Amino acid sequence: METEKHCLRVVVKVGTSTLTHDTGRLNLHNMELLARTLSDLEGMGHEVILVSSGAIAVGTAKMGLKARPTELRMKQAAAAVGQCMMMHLYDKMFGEYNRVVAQILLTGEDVDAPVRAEHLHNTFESLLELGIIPVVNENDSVSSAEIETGKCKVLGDNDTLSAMVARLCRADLLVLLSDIDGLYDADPHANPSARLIHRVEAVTPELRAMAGGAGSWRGTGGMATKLSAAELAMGAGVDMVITNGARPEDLYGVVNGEDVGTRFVAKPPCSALS
Ligand SMILES: Nc1ncnc2c1ncn2[C@@H]1O[C@H](COP(=O)(O)OP(=O)(O)O)[C@@H](O)[C@H]1O
Ligand SMILES: N[C@@H](CCC(=O)OP(=O)(O)O)C(=O)O
Repeated sequence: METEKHCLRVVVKVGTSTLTHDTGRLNLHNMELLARTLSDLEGMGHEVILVSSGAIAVGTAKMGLKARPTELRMKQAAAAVGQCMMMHLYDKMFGEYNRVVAQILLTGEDVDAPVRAEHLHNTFESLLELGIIPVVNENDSVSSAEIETGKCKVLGDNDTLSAMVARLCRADLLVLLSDIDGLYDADPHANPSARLIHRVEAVTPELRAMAGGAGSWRGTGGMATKLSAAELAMGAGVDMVITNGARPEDLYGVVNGEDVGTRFVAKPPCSALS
């Protein structure tokens, strides 16, 4: 008899808008709550992988630049500075709960190249086996992935990267923590009467038309990149949930399958359809 699976392998992605204030400085409250909740989920037996943005915004502030750089090479420099600070803080905050973290920086090409993907997979497996929490970000300083969002060019987006990581690690669940409660039928910042969509079975053109760009100067990609991530995750058999990063404790409900945020339901494997 098959027993019910309670412990999940969960990839949690947190965006810059959750990790920083509008001033560009770190949101220590959100970061600490996140470290505490993820440490607790790991203590409950779940395997946790954190995909964290924030390096460029934090590096910009640390370098004393007045505004987020627009030039690619300066963004890459800011990412190099900010990533150090992010890992220093994560090491400290998770350390408070006796948890060990590990840094993994990668690009889309690393996940796509079979040999590098195998090495990455083995590294993730070894870390998780030891109860270590991998903290992933795009390797912005070497990445050539640039996407167009709105008027300006930005580096690759971590929404898609987190779905690639979830697929690579054969995760059960991907959670995107954003500055909003989930996917609405229109951008609530532009349309206050927009309604939250609780469950999505397929990413359709109609749904794509509802998804706009980033909600703040700190965000990247908005709901458009989150829907691309959802398509990738669902196709790989991974459920994806978008929920609000200001309430990391909602993750307890999310792993229990409760109705929190927007859940994108994974496609059943082909063999289950026949
Ligand atoms: N249909 C929609 N539903 C919800 N949010 C939307 C929608 N369309 C656009 N958005 C915008 O997406 C933003 C979240 O994405 P983003 O700014 O990239 O932040 P992050 O990557 O940090 O989560 C929201 O603040 C909102 O303004
Ligand atoms: N890799 C970049 C973030 C890219 C990204 O997708 O940002 P976000 O939309 O805040 O998740 C960084 O660390 O600043």
